Amino acid sequence: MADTLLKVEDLALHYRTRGGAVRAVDGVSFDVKRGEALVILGESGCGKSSLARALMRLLPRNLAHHGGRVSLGDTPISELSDERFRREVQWSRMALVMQASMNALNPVVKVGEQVAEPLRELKRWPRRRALERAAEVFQRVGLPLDFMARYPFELSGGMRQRAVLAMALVAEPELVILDEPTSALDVLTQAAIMNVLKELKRDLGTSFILITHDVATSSELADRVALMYAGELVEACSAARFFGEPAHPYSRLLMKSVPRLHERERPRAILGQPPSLLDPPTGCRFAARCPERFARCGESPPAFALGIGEGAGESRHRVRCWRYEPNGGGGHG
Ligand SMILES: Nc1ncnc2c1ncn2[C@@H]1O[C@H](COP(=O)(O)OP(=O)(O)OP(=O)(O)O)[C@@H](O)[C@H]1O
Repeated sequence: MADTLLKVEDLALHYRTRGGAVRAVDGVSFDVKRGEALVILGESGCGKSSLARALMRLLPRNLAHHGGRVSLGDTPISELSDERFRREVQWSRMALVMQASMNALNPVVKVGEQVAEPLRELKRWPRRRALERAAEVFQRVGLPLDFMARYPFELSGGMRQRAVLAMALVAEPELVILDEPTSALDVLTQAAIMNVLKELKRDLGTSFILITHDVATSSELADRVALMYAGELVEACSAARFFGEPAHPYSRLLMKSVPRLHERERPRAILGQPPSLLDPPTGCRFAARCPERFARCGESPPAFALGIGEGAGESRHRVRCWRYEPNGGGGHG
């Protein structure tokens, strides 16, 4: 499809450890359209940061396996050599704001210089031109221009996070991946950063992948939601569908576990623990905790396409659950 910006098929990232391979990302497929915000939601340890690193090719030393096909626009980026990927894609077309990166700013370099740095490094822009562009991005993310001459320790946490965002945006990437961008901030600052992201999406048409464990944060920006569980995506659909009427039993339980104002029903915890990624079960990875499991769940389910509630055209609602097997015995059909 022409308006598809990112297409990811069968992405995998496994780590080598003494106990064996940790299958942190295990056969993940999804796409992102131009101008769209996809939220990747999942509890701690399910592989969200690993997914971001696999997309950005930020691979650790103890890599056991990195696989899958990824294209960005018309470019099959997974086929590029590491050198071409670094030169032509990483940070310039696809940028990542890493978890806690606001604490990783260089303490002895002025913030303006740091924001301008990607342009000087990647595009070889002269200093003055790069600083002019950095000033534009400062305004975009709501940083006062006189902060260009400050050092990171002279900025609050929220302002540092805006600076990190400015650094990701300065080379005008088509896609920005944000890994828990607001989880270290207080709620008012979180809301201010989410507003900046919404404005960027509206004004620049930037596509986002927002990675978070926080359902409330995710609902702010999401056009679509993909829910991750134990290294796999279990459901991907429009945000309206996910927050209103999710299909996968895990999605439904997750939504019931979120505390809400004005609701009598108390939030319910999901019993049990996710499986180890060292030796995940061969069948459905959620089965051990699933109140709806049946015999079929001993086999690994594929992602079934659901045709309901997504409007005309190709369905983009995928659910990895045997209950949705067409003509299957699971009941939801
Ligand atoms: N370099 C590594 N070597 C071995 N195991 C790793 C490595 N990095 C991550 N893991 C493991 O991979 C799994 C997924 O980790 P990851 O950080 O991607 O999850 P996450 O969903 O982002 O969690 P969180 O929200 O807590 O950061 C975890 O079990 C983690 O312990």
